[in-house]
Amino acid sequence: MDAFISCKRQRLSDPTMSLVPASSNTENTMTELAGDDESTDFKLALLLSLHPSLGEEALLEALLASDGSVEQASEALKLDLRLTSSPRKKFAPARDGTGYQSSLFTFSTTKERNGTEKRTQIIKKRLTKKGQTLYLYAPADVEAHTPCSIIHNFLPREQADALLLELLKEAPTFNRDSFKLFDRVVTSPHSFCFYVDGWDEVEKQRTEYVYNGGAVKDVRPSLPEMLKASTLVQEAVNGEIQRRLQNFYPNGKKLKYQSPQPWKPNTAFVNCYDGPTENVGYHTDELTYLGPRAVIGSLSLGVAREFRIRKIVAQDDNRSSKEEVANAQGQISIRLPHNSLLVMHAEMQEEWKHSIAPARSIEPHPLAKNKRINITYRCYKDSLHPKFTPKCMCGIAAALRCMQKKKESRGRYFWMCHASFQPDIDGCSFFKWAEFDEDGEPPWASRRKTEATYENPESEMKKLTEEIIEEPAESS
Ligand SMILES: O=C(O)CCC(=O)C(=O)O
Ligand SMILES: [Fe+2]
Repeated sequence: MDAFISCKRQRLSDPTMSLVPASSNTENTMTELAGDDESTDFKLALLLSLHPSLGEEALLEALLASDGSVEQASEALKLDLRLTSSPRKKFAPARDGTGYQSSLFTFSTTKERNGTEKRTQIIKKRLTKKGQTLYLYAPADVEAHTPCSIIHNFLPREQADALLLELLKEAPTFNRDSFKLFDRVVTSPHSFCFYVDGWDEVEKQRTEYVYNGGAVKDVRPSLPEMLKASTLVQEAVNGEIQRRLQNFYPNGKKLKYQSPQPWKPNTAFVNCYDGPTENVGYHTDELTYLGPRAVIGSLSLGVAREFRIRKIVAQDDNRSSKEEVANAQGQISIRLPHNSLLVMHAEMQEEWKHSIAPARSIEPHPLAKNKRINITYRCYKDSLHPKFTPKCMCGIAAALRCMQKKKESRGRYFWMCHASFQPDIDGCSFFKWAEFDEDGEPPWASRRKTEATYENPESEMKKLTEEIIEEPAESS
């Protein structure tokens, strides 16, 4: 056990790590060491060393019921031992009615040559199953099993509270979306508002952009705390993209169509879920202005809720059995506590659907009461401005979609009319395959670059030379 704790972990460079003192302080030292972003197995190992008489299952359940806090889990276990003679008593699910993470791994204890014991994570025990939800909390598990990564306690506490208060003030003026679904006009079961960075952009959004075949009436300039947070979100998301590239993508290479440019948010959808029943159903996010393989940074504030995701499996997927296909579509739930940043990576929108599930009950937040506020920071591409994209027969800039279900066309992008989503318009049958280069740019983006160079090659050359000269020399 000690061998496991003292094994080298990069972030735990504190010298106390290799010599966990056997004093009355041991527990505090150890629970402090278990930061929120430590993996479940590491936290489990700490708990096991604090409660050696308890079984792994009981420890894991306590940890998950305590939202990943080793300290709380340890307290709960002590209390539980006092109350019951059975140390394996099951912990109840979280009080707010959301589930908690089930065991993903089993462990083996092997002896090293020098006689010390080494605890290794060996088997990935549970994958998704039809009709069952796999609950995840620990960041290490989220990134290993989903196309997302999560950072808990993302903003400094005061900054998170200030941002929450800023948006709680605005939330009563948010709107509900109305759209047509199978000839019925439906209203979204939560409210939201769209923010862009600056008044110029507000004006452009109101007059030039098209959503579901119409204009968005309520567009607002991003608020001061939103902009402040946006800088931190940008930095963190770029860091997460790089980590994902290195740790999860084959040969550390970006996906086809994924942008190689740094991610820079310039718009934000802010959602408000007032009470446990408000939700958003399974969907993929609109790619029209984000382009293929979009990355989204999603900041959660206030009441903790469940973010559910489900893989989209091709209709004619040739897995060996129907059951296997159904299992692959099984749902995963990621708990989103106050002040957590979820990054939806480049594989998310094309291959997975996501939702915020209605909750059976919620734990009120001291500032937000029953509300959850969510900000999804997004990066709109200049090259996908509606003045460049194809227009449908109704004369409206078309929407970009990705084929998801049919195996032969899966992953191909196309432009289509989206006017029919408007309550009073029927729309047309416009359809056109969309083309993008390796970096997700449409053909007109490179044409525009060459034309500009061609129009005034000398001035373009001059600009380029100036840029190169202005680059500071690398210090050695
Ligand atoms: O509230 C959330 O976490 C998700 C919101 C969402 O999916 C969206 O704005 O598209
Ligand atoms: Fe979404």
